[in-house]
This record gives sequence, structure tokens and C-alpha cells, in this order.
Amino acid sequence: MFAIHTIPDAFTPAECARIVALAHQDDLAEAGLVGRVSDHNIRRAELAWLDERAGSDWVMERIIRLVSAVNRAAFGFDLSEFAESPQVARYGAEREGHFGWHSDIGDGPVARKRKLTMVVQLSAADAYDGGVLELRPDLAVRAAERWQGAAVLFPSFMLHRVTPVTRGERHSLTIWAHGPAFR
Ligand SMILES: O=C(O)CCC(=O)C(=O)O
Ligand SMILES: [Fe+2]
Repeated sequence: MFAIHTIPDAFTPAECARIVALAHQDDLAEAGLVGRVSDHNIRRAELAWLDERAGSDWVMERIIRLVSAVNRAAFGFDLSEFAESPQVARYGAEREGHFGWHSDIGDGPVARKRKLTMVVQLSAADAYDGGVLELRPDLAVRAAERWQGAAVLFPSFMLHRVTPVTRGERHSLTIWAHGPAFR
């Protein structure tokens, strides 16, 4: 059985709004149609990569602090780097944005090294219906904390999904920490 770790107040609501605004400084890309790691056709969402958005350094600094602290306290994984940009995703009700069951560990040279995933809820819980981040640490399905600014951390191999958004829009921030493969 593997743990899911939640930080209820990783970012303030105002900081979440700033991150969403940063992502929308430029057009978002269609998930799955760009030459980055997206290998899923089970996903309907738009994406922005924060390393392409000026003024986002403070977000990465916060991410490093949060992930390091939680890894030390709760996971103890051998982590060596953040090899991918933080990703902001938008799931809109207009096309029932969603992401089917998947693990974040993929076949590519970078996705293979993913070890710890952190997802931050950037939208207010009452801004959308559906859009539930669900995880499967074992045979049971657990819904992630929905609170705006909450961060949910889990081993990257753990199955998870985002159910279709049926009203409004949900934004999330996802980051992966990388290291030598699990053994
Ligand atoms: O948006 C989310 O809550 C999850 C995103 C995700 O699973 C991913 O990018 O791999
Ligand atoms: Fe994922």
C-alpha cells in the first residue's frame, strides 16, 4: 500500500490565480498534439508549460521546497532532478475535459525517470462540477483533496485519473520529480 500525501495550503488562492494567469499569458496547447511528453489520447485538456512563461520562477522555487520537504518526511525516494517543466492543465466543461486512468511513468527517456508526482488544485472547488482527481493506491479509489491551493503528492506509478468536468473549468498544476528507476 502506497501513501498519498496532501498539503492543504501549498499555495494561497491568490497565488493559484496568479499561476492560472501566467499560464494564460500565451495560448495553451492541445494535450497530445505537441512534441512533449504527452502520449495519451485518453486526455482532453489544454496545457501550458511554466518554463515558457516569464515570471514563473517563484512557482518553481515553491515546488522545490514543497516536494523536498514531503519527500524527506513521507516518501524517502531517491530524487535527483526536476527534468520537466511544471505543467498547467485546463479541463473545460464545453468538451467535458478529462484524463482517463493512467500512470505517469512512461516509455520515454524522461517519463521513465518520473518518481514522484505533485498535483495542485488551482481552481476553487465550487468553480466546477466533476473534474475529480481520483487515485488508486490499492483496490479502492480515493478522491484527492479538492480545496483550492491543496497539493497532492503520490508515487508516479500510482494509477490516477480526472473525471469529466461537467460545469465550469478546472485548472491544475502538475510537476514530476525524477531519479533512478525504482528497484
Ligand atoms: O490534472 C490533474 O489533476 C492530473 C494531471 C495528470 O495526471 C498528469 O498530467 O499526468
Ligand atoms: Fe498523471
